[in-house]
Amino acid sequence: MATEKEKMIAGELYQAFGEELFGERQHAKRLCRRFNATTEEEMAEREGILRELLGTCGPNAFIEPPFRCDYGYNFHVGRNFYANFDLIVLDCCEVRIGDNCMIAPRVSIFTATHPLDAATRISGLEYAMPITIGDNVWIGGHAVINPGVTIGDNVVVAAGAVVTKDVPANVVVAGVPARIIRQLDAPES
Ligand SMILES: CC(=O)SCCNC(=O)CCNC(=O)[C@H](O)C(C)(C)COP(=O)(O)OP(=O)(O)OC[C@H]1O[C@@H](n2cnc3c(N)ncnc32)[C@H](O)[C@@H]1OP(=O)(O)O
Repeated sequence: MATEKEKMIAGELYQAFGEELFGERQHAKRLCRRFNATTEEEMAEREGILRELLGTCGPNAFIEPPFRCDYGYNFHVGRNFYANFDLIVLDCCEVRIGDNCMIAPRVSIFTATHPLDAATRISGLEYAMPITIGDNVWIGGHAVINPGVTIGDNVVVAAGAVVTKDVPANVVVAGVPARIIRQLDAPES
């Protein structure tokens, strides 16, 4: 029989407060707290904690504290990743971010969700859906990326957008819910 963790990662309904998942969240919180307490003089320690916490941390990845995540091991970032202050990643399912992506302050990336049916929700069952973000994506301040969304290469997500559906490559999206407001030229390879 699948464990609650296996169900969580598979996107099935699961109970989040069993011993294994609770312990893993405690571990991630400890690492986030240590990361967020580092100073500008402790860049090597900061990088070391990030490499311990994240599933994948590409070369030249930088996250400004404070940063918070649920598990860390489901969060994968490519090379030249930059995230400004107050990034929150609820990585119950995988979050995969490509190369050369930039994230502005106070962005939220949520794979976690809860059943709409109240009886199921209060039973404690929840589920998650993976998020994939391509290469060269810029996400503006206070944007929210909802569960299950895939964002294509070179996309710009405007400040304050709530991305509820997949976004094709080479567009600017804005608003709540996010809609395409501009087409961008694909960069020359
Ligand atoms: C690591 C870091 O990133 S730190 C930097 C933090 N900075 C930010 O987060 C800023 C993010 N930037 C934005 O949101 C910008 O508005 C951009 C990049 C999406 C768009 O910039 P521009 O292309 O210059 O858009 P412009 O200002 O010409 O506006 C075009 C239209 O989109 C609308 N628009 C622009 N931004 C937004 C927004 N965030 N939400 C909704 N609509 C918007 C404008 O009102 C305008 O509408 P109109 O044509 O009806 O007048």
